[in-house]
Amino acid sequence: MTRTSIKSYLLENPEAVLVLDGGQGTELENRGIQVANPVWSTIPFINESFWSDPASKDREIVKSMYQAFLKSGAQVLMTVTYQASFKSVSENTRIKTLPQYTELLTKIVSFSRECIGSDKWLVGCIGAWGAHNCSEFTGEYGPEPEKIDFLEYFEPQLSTFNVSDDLDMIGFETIPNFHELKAILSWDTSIISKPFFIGLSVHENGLLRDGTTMEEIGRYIKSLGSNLNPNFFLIGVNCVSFNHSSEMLESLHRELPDFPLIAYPNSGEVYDTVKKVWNPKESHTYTWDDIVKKYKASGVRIIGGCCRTTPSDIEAISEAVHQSRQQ
Ligand SMILES: C[S+](C)CC[C@H](N)C(=O)O
Ligand SMILES: N[C@@H](CCS)C(=O)O
Ligand SMILES: [Zn+2]
Repeated sequence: MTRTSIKSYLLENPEAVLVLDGGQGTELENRGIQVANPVWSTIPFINESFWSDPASKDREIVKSMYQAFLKSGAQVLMTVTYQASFKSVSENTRIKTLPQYTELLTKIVSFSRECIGSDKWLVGCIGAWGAHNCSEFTGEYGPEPEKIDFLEYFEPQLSTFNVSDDLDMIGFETIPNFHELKAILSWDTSIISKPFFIGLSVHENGLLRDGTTMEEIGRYIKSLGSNLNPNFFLIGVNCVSFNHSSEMLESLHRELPDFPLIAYPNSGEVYDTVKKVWNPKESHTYTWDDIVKKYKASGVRIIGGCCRTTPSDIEAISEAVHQSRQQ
């Protein structure tokens, strides 16, 4: 079946809010896969047995994760490729060459499509440059972040996703650094040829992890005017504190009132990048119902969960989205 373009759907149905899936890496961990490794949640796909062994346990686990998110009401699902840049994969796994890498990503994308069926939207997920060295929650990109060749880093993953008919959209996740954001926004349709979104990594104080304000980001996007890649159609936050997320979106919405937003916060636990564990911070001040109402008031059009959110969170989001539609 042919799916409607997700961009056209959202633009033609200004009241519609879509439900995204939850924290895949941590959900795989809940289901028995050890994700604490340099390619994070992509690890199960690296073993040849995932593809060759009909009884592969990891394959059943990944499938069961997708089934659980679908059952909870997710309409938009992501590939499990957050830390699958060519750099991370080639430096840390048996996959060393570009053709092997492209083959791996292509297999992951078509496997994900098989898992979710032809009627749901699939996002090719690309983690921040900082994901490869765990700086996505600090935004500390060294003394000369403006000199980082972001295009070289992202290009192999982007060019594979650009040509995949199984993917509806590309998602840059957990972007913590303004130089990185500016680099992504400088790329035209020859570099990003599918609709895409950018999920920012924002501190609970409301600043991008590197200290940039949401106002600066909004002003920068407005200043690009017609130079913006027309495929860029959603901005928002991901893997940010559940309790503080609605204020970040309010700030973005104030600056970019006509720009559709996306939000998928984490559970509010804080990631320890050394021990690779999640530490409790504070319990939820709000329910998903409260959060969904706040998000909707700020123009959020895709809502889901990031790390440590589970299928039951997605079920709560889905109920809240559908209830508020009826009011
Ligand atoms: C918590 S997930 C988003 C991955 C975090 C970090 N890049 C790591 O590999 O541990
Ligand atoms: N989609 C990624 C986000 C990590 S912040 C994951 O679930 O692993
Ligand atoms: Zn996350």
